[in-house]
Amino acid sequence: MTSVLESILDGVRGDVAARESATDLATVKAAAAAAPPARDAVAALREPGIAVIAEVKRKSPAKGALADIGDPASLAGSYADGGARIISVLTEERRFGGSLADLDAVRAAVDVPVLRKDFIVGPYQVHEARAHGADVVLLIVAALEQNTLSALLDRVESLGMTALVEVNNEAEADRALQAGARVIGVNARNLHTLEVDRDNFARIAPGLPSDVLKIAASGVRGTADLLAYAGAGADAVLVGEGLVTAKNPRSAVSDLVAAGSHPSCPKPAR
Ligand SMILES: O=P(O)(O)OC[C@@H](O)[C@@H](O)c1c[nH]c2ccccc12
Repeated sequence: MTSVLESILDGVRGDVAARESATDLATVKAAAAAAPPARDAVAALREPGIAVIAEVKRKSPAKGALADIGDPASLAGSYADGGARIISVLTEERRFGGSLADLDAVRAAVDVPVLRKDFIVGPYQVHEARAHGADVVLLIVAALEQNTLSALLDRVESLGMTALVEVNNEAEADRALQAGARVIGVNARNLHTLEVDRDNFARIAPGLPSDVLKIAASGVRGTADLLAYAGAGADAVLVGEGLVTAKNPRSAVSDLVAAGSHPSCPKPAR
């Protein structure tokens, strides 16, 4: 049976091919080279307290429609006002309802680093991310052969951006480290089955070197989950659904930020 991830990747490959036939790689490379320099997301993640990465997410294969986000720029502005250290923007269209237009709108609205959250399959999307102002690019280990993962990570860094390398188990974490990842996200959600296991982070994080920044992604419902992840060694949490469905996204972010910088919050182990 085709896994959810494989069917998403099939669609993404088709969409990338269509964009590339409209705008060739050389043109996108030139636009990326002309963009203002990328912001330093690693420095942002190293500031004191647990960092909150707040996501602009309309829908997902796991949950269907989450939020009717009419104005992604204003949502991102609320996140930044609430103290989000990085804004994540889903740009995958078919399954997540995102777009590069969302990335443009968010980039124009905030000063903090912006993450392009998509299913990156080749260099075209990396240059595209930079051309649209992204500072961080997600690379999903489960979606990439090892050589491609290494090459894309080098490509992201050569454009001055940060790669957030996502893993779901120990074997993938080893592959991320082998490729040279310095920022690793542990996704509680398995992208083949969509099952969420919040204990995944605590299983994997202790095996990662202390100088690697560790992000716990998915399934954060509130401050209790943030504190549990902090206790297991997280430098940051990445939150989508919990924020897009909040009545007041700004205060939802600031509650998380406050919990993550309170003296009683476990400190990141670095
Ligand atoms: O909405 P949640 O459960 O807070 O999850 C956010 C984020 O972790 C999730 O959107 C995500 C994690 N890894 C991904 C890879 C692709 C698309 C989406 C994701």
